[in-house]
Amino acid sequence: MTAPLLTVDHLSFGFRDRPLYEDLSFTLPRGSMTSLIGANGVGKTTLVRLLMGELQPNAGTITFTADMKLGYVPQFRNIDSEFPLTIASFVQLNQLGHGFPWHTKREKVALHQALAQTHLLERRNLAMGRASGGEKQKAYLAQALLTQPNFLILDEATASLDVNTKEELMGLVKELNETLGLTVLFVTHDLGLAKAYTDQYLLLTPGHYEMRATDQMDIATMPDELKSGEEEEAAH
Ligand SMILES: Nc1ncnc2c1ncn2[C@@H]1O[C@H](COP(=O)(O)OP(=O)(O)OP(=O)(O)O)[C@@H](O)[C@H]1O
Repeated sequence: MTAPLLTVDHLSFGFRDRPLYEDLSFTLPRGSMTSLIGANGVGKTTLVRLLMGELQPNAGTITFTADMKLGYVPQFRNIDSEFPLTIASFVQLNQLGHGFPWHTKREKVALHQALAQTHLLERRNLAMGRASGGEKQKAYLAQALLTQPNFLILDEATASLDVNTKEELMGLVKELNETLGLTVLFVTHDLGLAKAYTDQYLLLTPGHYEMRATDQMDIATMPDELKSGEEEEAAH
């Protein structure tokens, strides 16, 4: 058994008038891909916020290995078609050293690597506003990869994409998982993607949770609101 990158032990959390989890325990083995699934409002985003240290548990612990380095990939939102920055500039937007646009050699190498890893090198000079939904989402992924994380949280990152583009993005994430050994937590409503691309799933339902290998996932017995496989915020 691979040593866990993350251990959540007897976690309880709730907002003042709304308990969300009671005694939640699970691990993310190093190099594993895990789906976090559950209906709207069950507490997926809140769990991510707890993992990121934005919220503190009411009880229990969240422990990462000392070398954990997190990259966070949000769902891309509307980007105006006139948005002028190129994909390359967008990718390095948050991690610029001083003196933009005169990057250090190290920053240039890191950018090249992140663009190559997301298959965006040939598209790097395209304006973000003109990029496809898949390219925009890959640019967000490249932004997260720029700091060379070993743990990636994909927060509904496939939700704005059409079916083929979802598959393409998940194929790419799987490739990064296999080649770089990245540990991945994939927040989604899409059971099909969870089953096809991740090793284990954490299903949150009100007052309960289930952590299993995805080859044991029986979509027919999953909560009805998840079965449609539809995600919020359809294609832009
Ligand atoms: N800061 C807050 N204060 C009080 N209640 C909150 C706060 N943030 C979220 N909640 C409530 O906690 C519950 C869980 O919210 P959360 O956003 O974690 O759900 P979710 O599973 O991510 O939903 P979705 O799939 O719609 O994104 C919801 O009822 C939400 O209204």
